[in-house]
Parts: sequence; structure tokens; C-alpha cells
Amino acid sequence: MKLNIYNTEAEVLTALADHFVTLATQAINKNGKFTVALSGGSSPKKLYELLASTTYADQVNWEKVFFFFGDERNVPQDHKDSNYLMAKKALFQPLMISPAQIFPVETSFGPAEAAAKYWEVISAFFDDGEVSFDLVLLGLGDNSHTASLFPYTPVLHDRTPGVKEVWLEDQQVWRITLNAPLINDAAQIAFLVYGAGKAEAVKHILEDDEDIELYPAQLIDSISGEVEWFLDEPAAAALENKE
Ligand SMILES: O=C(O)[C@H](O)[C@@H](O)[C@H](O)[C@H](O)COP(=O)(O)O
Repeated sequence: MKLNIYNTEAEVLTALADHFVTLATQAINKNGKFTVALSGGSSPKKLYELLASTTYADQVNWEKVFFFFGDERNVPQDHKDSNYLMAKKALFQPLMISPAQIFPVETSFGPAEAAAKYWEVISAFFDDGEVSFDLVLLGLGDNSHTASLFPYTPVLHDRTPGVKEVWLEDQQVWRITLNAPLINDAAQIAFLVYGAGKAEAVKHILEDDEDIELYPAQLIDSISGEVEWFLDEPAAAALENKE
């Protein structure tokens, strides 16, 4: 696990955009493609807008990039809360990404079926072999959730890779999420976390005793690759060890 701490939000976003370009270039040169699972949330949205900007748009062979989603809200793809819609506006449309390169969660089936079908879609793309994304991008909620791995949800106890539906009682909504074993099979995992509001959650995840029910993002630990955190100083402020 590697900590990257920067003075400002802008520096964090630039560092992760540069990291994305490096990983994409390496994967495309080696395998002819780059597979990435996108995160929802306002922090990742700014990264996507930066990647689609003139600064980065020409740095990646976007025709070789294949986009999946680390989680999705169980809403239509044109709903304001859809992670797909957010990525479509921030990244896919500006870069004119072909729909053939984008794998959204089909939420019209209802949560359980949507989750099962998404696992089928992902497995088929990886030729039903081991599913290993080149990169999984993750945000962090101030309650220590990541993707849609929320505190005290059954999906936290999964031991084999898969995609599951998650009921959020307090919000009265369904979500669909990659489970931790599937995320952890990725070659690279990158957390994008900035702002003082996340400092307590970052401390819980990186330095407090293990309690995955309370702090689900503690489950994230790449099996064979690397987990990198991209933080600004305010988000890292509660850490005792910043090396
Ligand atoms: O669908 C989602 O909401 C995300 O997958 C979720 O895990 C998000 O990344 C974090 O909640 C951080 O969101 P913010 O960056 O908006 O705080």
C-alpha cells in the first residue's frame, strides 16, 4: 500500500490523472487494452473531467480503454443519481468513447438480477477466466464505505469474487457493487480521497484496529497488485504515520 499525500485537491487530481495515464499506457502496450472500473461520487467526477480535458485527452489511446463500474445505484441510466450518467457526461461524451467500450450496470432488471447479470457481463469480457481489472478506482465515504460496500451489509462477508445487490436501510435504496474479493483481484487499486470531512474515515481505514463491519474499506487489499491512496493534506490530517 502506497500513500500519496498532496497539499491541494488540484494536486491530488493531477497526480491520479498522471497515474491513470501511466497505467493505461503500460496495459495497452502490454495487452492491447486497459480495463478500468470507475467509481461514483463527486470526487471521482472531478478526475473524469480532468482526464477528458485538453491536458489529458491526447495522452491515452482511449479506443483501447474498456470502462466498467465498481458500483451503481439501482436507478435508470438517465437518473440524476446514476454513476453511469455522471461518467457519461464527465468522460464518455467529451472523449466520444464508443458504447462498445462501456459496460454499464443494466438496472432495469431489479437489484438482484442486475447484480447477477453484471457478473455475467464482466466474466464474459474476461473470457470467463479470472476477472482482474487493470485498475479499480475507488472513492471513500465519510462513513468508511467504498464502492457500495457499506457498514453492516452482508456483502462484506463475501469470500469469492462477484457482484452483489446491497440494500441501504437508512436511504431506502438498492445499490449494485463489486464485492471486495473481486476488487482485490485488480492489478491496481487507487483511492481518491480529499477534504477534511474524510480525515476520520481515512484514519479508521489505515490506522485503526480491524473492524470491517464498521470500516468496510479496510477490506480492500490487492491480492497481487498495489493499492495506492491519493489524498490531500486535510484528508490525511488524522494519520499518525504518513509514510
Ligand atoms: O456511488 C458512489 O457513491 C460511490 O461509489 C461511493 O463509494 C463514493 O465514491 C464515495 O461515497 C465518495 O463519494 P464523494 O466523492 O462524493 O464523497
